[in-house]
Amino acid sequence: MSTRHDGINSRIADRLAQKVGQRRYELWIQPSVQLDYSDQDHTLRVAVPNRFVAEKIRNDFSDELRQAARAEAGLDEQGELRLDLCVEPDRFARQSDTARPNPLRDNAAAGSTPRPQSPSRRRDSGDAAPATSFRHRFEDFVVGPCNELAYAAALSLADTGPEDNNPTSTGPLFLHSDCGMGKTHLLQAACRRVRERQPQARVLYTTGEQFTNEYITAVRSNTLDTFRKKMRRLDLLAVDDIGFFANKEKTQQEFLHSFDHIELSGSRVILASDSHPKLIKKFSDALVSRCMQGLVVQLQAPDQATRLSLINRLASNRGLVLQSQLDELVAAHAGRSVREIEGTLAHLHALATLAQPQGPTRLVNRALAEKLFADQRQLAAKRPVRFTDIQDTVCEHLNVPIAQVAGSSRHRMVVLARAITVYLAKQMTTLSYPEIAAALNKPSHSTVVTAVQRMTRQLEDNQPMLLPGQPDATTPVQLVEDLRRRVMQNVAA
Ligand SMILES: Nc1ncnc2c1ncn2[C@@H]1O[C@H](COP(=O)(O)OP(=O)(O)OP(=O)(O)O)[C@@H](O)[C@H]1O
Repeated sequence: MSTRHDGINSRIADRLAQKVGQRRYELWIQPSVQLDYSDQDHTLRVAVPNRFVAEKIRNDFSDELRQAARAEAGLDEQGELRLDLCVEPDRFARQSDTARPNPLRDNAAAGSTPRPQSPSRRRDSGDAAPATSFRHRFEDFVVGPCNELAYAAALSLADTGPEDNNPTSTGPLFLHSDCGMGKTHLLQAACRRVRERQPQARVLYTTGEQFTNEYITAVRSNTLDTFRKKMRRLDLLAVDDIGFFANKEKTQQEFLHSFDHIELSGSRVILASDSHPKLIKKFSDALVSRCMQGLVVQLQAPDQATRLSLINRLASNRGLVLQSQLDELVAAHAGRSVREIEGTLAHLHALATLAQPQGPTRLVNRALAEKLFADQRQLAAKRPVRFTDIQDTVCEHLNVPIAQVAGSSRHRMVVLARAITVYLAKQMTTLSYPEIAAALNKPSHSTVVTAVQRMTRQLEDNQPMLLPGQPDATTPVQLVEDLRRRVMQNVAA
């Protein structure tokens, strides 16, 4: 660039800052746009680091850029002026780390001025928890035609930075499916993988509900700055159950800003919901369009071959040995989603533990499985079990007031009663997680999923426990099976 051009370029930039306002200028233009005006052919070349910024500049700033360039070049309204937007990541990558302040990063980490870096390059200290704090791993994910695209996209997002030129390296990854098909698993596996590759990477897994609650708390307690710093200085943001934002205009706006900051700084966003972004009720057009700028992938219910692989893998993870060809019987009876398959195996595990309390592995023979499925059929033939049948039985037996189970008490016995109620509701009724959540007055089903997971782990550990007012210790498996029997007796009565 000649000196004369540097002069006109910075004058165009100054004029643009006046037109769009200093804040927007510092957010969108100063860190990510380089201008180069040529008076030979009256072209303003606008270099940007990625497609996302290009889109943003084209949609929101092209008129202002034209007006500013016209004014500085002395062209009148009719004078032809071409705007040439070019994506030139190298030009931005080549700048030295300290050469140019980046207002996004300055905001996030007061006092330091690092340029955007991919997780693999970032070395600054963060509040990194160990990779193992994310429960799920790619290695445990059973891949079949129903989920292979989602798996490949999440893995690719976790394994490559934005500088790599592949379709998942720009824009967010949006996974959607019915409940229990593996979205959370893939989100957490991506977080874990990024953290394994780069232990200091700033990775956040959250849910739509948690984001909303934290945002509301931040507004009320006047700590919005801290909340924004936390959300915006991430290398990877994973938000599960983003449909929770439906109808929440302010939260959507706040999220959109975080989203823009994160992506503009070259970091990644992965989202999950039970619906396609266009079908989430009352999602703002801006949010839908941002979701659609990346890759939107649906996970389907597993086909028969994948179901069999899942059953064998999940059984072996639990130390269950299935008698020959029992996987097919389980596949025929377990529900449609992977979570329901897990639920059936958890039930078989509990029954096998009762039958053979000792040893690291447990044999599940055909008789045991047939007994379980026959009981389920018998139960279905009677009047269907209602949520209240379970809730009443559990509360009465554990001596917990019913109103507290639907409340937010963290008392040990209430938490136990709530966990057993939702666990049995999932096994003994046809209610979905969202329906169980509604029965408990919960706004989102993620708390119900967590309660079931907690109960499942407790059943697997099966540590003896002492209940108030009872002289002898019992085990979670004995307690749950006893309650299951009581519910069945009450329904039959
Ligand atoms: N392909 C898979 N291989 C192994 N385990 C799986 C697979 N898909 C799902 N699971 C397991 O099934 C359970 C439910 O999956 P997950 O919670 O990821 O579903 P989800 O789609 O997020 O459901 P929701 O919409 O209710 O949040 C988890 O324990 C998960 O590890």
